[in-house]
Amino acid sequence: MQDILESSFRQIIDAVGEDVKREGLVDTPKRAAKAMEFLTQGYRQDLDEIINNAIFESDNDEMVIVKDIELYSLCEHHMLPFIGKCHIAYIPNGKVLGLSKFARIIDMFARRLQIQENLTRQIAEAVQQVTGAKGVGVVIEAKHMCMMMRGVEKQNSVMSSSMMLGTMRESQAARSEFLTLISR
Ligand SMILES: Nc1nc2c(ncn2[C@@H]2O[C@H](COP(=O)(O)OP(=O)(O)OP(=O)(O)O)[C@@H](O)[C@H]2O)c(=O)[nH]1
Ligand SMILES: [Zn+2]
Repeated sequence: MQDILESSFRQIIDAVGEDVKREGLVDTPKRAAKAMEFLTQGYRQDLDEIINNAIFESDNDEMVIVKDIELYSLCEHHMLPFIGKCHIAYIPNGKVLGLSKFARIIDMFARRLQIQENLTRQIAEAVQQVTGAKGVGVVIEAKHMCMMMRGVEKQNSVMSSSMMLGTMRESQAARSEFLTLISR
C-alpha cells in the first residue's frame, strides 16, 4: 500500500509541474503516503477491536451526551478535508460505553473517504450496535475545504447533519433535550 501511494504521489507532483527531485520534495511522496495511510486507517479497523469490551453494566437509563468531539475527515468527492465537531447522545439500556470509545468510533468512520450524511449515520448505527441503547442521536457540524479553498469559495457556511435512532427518533422530548444541551 505504501509503495503504491508513494508512486502515485510522485506522479501527482510531476503532473502539477514540479520537480520530484527538488530538495524540498525528495521525501514528500513518502511523507504524503504515510499521511494518507493514516487519514484512511478507518478502512483497516473494526468495531470489536476498538471497543475492546469497554462496555459496562449500569441501571442508569437517562440520556448521556458527549459533545464537541473534534472530527477530521476527507470528502469523497474531492478528497479534501472536512473538519468539525460531533455530538453523540444515547439512552442506555442496561449498558454504558467507555467514554473514549465514542471518539474512537468517530475516528474509525471519519478516517475514510466520506460524505457528512453517511458518516453521521454510520456513527449512530455503530453506537446503537455496540450499546444496544434505547435511542441514539448524532449531530455533526463541519466546514468543508472543498467549499472554502476552491469551488464556490464560501468561508462561513457550516453543514449540520443529524441521525436519530430509536427513542431519539420517536420522542420529540428526547430529541429536544439533546439539541438543547448541545447548543449551550
Ligand atoms: N451533501 C454533501 N455534499 C458534499 C459533501 N462534501 C462535498 N459535497 C458536495 O459534493 C458536490 C459535488 O458536486 P460536483 O458538481 O460533482 O463537483 P464539483 O464540480 O467539484 O462541484 P463544486 O464544488 O460545486 O465546484 C458539491 O456540491 C460539494 O459541495 C458532503 O459531505 N455532503
Ligand atoms: Zn468535497
